[in-house]
Amino acid sequence: MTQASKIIRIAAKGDGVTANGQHAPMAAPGDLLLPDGSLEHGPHHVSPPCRHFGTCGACQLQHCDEGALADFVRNRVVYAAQSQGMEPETVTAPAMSPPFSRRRASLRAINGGGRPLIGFTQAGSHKVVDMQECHVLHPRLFAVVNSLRGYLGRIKGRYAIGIEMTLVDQGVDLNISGFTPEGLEQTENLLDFCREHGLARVTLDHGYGAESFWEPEPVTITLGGVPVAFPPGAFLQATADGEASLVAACQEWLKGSAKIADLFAGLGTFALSLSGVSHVLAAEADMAAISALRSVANRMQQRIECAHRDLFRNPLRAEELAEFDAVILDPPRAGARSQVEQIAKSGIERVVYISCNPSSWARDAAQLKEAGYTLAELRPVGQFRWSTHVELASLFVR
Ligand SMILES: C[S@@+](CC[C@H](N)C(=O)[O-])C[C@H]1O[C@@H](n2cnc3c(N)ncnc32)[C@H](O)[C@@H]1O
Repeated sequence: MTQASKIIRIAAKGDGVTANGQHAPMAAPGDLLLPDGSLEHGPHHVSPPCRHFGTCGACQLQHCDEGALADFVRNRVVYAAQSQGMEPETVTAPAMSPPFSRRRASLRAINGGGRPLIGFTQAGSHKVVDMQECHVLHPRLFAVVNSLRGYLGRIKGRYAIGIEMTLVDQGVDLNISGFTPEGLEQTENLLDFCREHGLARVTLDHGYGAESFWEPEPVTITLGGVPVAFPPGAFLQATADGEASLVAACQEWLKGSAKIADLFAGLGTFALSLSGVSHVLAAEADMAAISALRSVANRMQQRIECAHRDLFRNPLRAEELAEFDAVILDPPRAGARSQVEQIAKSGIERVVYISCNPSSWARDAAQLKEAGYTLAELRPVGQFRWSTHVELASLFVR
């Protein structure tokens, strides 16, 4: 390379890319990649707010300003559609979650030379970044990280602990794996810790599923205005405003649909927001999640029918789908190849596909296109701020 080249976009893995396809790590659109490989920062390059940026695996894009971040999220989903020859009729501006709004996180804690290290891991490694600050976590979660450091500081010996944190209706819920308090003193210390910090729940997972250690009152998460029992480790959208954007898309697109199938329904994020006006079938493979939804639906007399069903092996068949006006699907990262095959064969008119993985979504969307669906609207959702993960809501019609 003899001339400087401008970075024109951010690639899926977070590198900056020039017009002639050169990649540069930590580059923002508008930066110049100089012949010696160094970068001259442009107008969209900002100073990363967090001291851990560069080592912590949670954020890859803190060097990009708000406009560049929103473009990244938008482009990821639009390029995924275009890769299958689809031009969405409408693409809305990305809904970007603000800093300090993440309500779920998986952290690790280890004893690093006599003191506890606790935080996210480094990218592609098990090394723990000892989190002194975090600009994505909700402050209530971050406060517990600090307190945990104090508690773990009193524990001698080696440990490597997984900590799943969720902000639920009652406060902070911790699901801890790889740790058992030993003896009366450690048990009492952990109980004191839970009490002192007003934790909503602590479950301990010794490899046989989560056991409740502390839960002064039953833990719930409110979805569609209804508190639902929250099983340890159940799925929850990463931010409350990300969830609100996805719910708004479903409500808007499915207004007037009398009967809706909500597939990969989890605890009922969409089902509970739609059941006021529509009949909903919620299908989900996680027994604890669908049982929690069933029990709240029965108690609150919501118009929701619940099915415990593995939709990979046993997708809702085209004949079963025929009785619905619309379908929502929100599968895990792998996508929903066999379920989409059945949707493509059915006569269903409206399909809302929510996805956290534009690649598997694009593969499945190609099947819908083949079956005669058009992509009417695409809504990028940036609920994994500063990371390379993006969420999307899409409406297909036929
Ligand atoms: C991305 S989450 C969406 C959950 C829900 N729609 C929400 O927004 O809260 C994907 C859901 O698919 C469920 N799931 C994973 N594999 C499944 C399968 N083979 N069949 C049915 N559900 C599955 C997970 O348990 C999880 O609840």
